[in-house]
Amino acid sequence: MISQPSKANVLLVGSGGVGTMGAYALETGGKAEVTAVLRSNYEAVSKQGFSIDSIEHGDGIVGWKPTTLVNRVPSVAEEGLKPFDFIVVTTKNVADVSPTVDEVIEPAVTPGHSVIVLVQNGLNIEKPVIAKYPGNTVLSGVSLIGATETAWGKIRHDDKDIVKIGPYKSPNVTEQDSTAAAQKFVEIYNACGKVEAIYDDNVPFTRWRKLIYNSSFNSVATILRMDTTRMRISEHVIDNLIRPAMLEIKSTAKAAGIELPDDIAEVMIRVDPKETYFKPSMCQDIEKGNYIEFENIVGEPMREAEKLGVSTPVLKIIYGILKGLQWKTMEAKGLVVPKWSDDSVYG
Ligand SMILES: NC(=O)C1=CN([C@@H]2O[C@H](COP(=O)(O)OP(=O)(O)OC[C@H]3O[C@@H](n4cnc5c(N)ncnc54)[C@H](OP(=O)(O)O)[C@@H]3O)[C@@H](O)[C@H]2O)C=CC1
Ligand SMILES: CC(C)(CO)C(=O)C(=O)O
Repeated sequence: MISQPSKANVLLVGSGGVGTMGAYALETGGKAEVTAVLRSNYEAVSKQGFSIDSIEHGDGIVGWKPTTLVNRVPSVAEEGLKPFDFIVVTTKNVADVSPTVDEVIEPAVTPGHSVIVLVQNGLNIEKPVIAKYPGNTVLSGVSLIGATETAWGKIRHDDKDIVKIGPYKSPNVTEQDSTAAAQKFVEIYNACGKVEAIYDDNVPFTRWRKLIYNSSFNSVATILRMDTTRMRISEHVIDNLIRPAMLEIKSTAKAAGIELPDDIAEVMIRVDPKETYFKPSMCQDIEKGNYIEFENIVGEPMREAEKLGVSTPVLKIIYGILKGLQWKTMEAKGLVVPKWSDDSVYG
């Protein structure tokens, strides 16, 4: 008998739009076995599995489950589990609210073994993970998918699953090892033959390019509760907010050594199909009462700009408003209390 090569042991943390479609691609490709960590959708999915309508895998998939479903991040040491080869993080990355990504995954990380794959929006999301797990390979993933969980366990996947995966420099991991890990992950993700995982040898370029869209459209949509079609029809939202924010990101990227194409802002302004009336993910989050990923999407590029001496007046105002909105969500969730303290500056 010919022995089958063993499947990669994958832990996926956060099974919403991006995560569920990632788990589906990995499992159906047959080169990975996925343990998915679910939270609010755990009960619904345990009972009925996921229902998926997908432009790539087909409509009407019902009752689908990955190999293992759990409702909290497992502790490899305490539960005597086989180490996870890959820990794929597809939660929203909310850097200003604990537990943060590096804290969430802690029980599952086997030092020096588990490759941590962050498939999330934003800049510098890799840094706190590398600081906490300096001996583990960290891969940076930028997803271009359109995938939404419309009700617990129901996924609408309506834009192609294209994900760029590349190594992120880490002091105690050789370039050779992190390149090999990224190539391996791309291989197991592509094995289903329906999606496009791309090995990314220029992660900073990919992240800054994506920020052109996310820092501007996601943020302004969140503040105005407005889709990108309406912004374009209004014209003034593009002229006064979106384009200036995009150009500030472009200048900051340039100062950081990343040359984006001259027409990048004009291309990104028009990138959504005209009739989609699309609300980017951060806007969807605030409308659901969820925390927003503004620190990595606006805060980090703004801080990079400050370090590099680039002026970003529009991003600063956007950041201030988003931080105020996050404070209101924190209050609604009981994380901050509107009470004076002895050291309040403005009392
Ligand atoms: N959706 C898209 O089309 C795109 C998304 N992205 C990016 O991809 C990332 C994932 O986005 P998306 O899939 O839309 O997000 P979703 O909000 O759809 O899913 C995130 C999932 O993570 C879960 N989660 C959060 N924290 C934990 C935790 N501590 N333990 C277990 N589960 C947890 C959430 O559970 P709960 O419901 O309980 O909060 C939710 O199920 C984000 O960074 C986003 O910006 C990038 C491109 C496109
Ligand atoms: C625009 C999109 C869907 C790009 O994939 C995105 O990144 C978001 O909504 O946050």
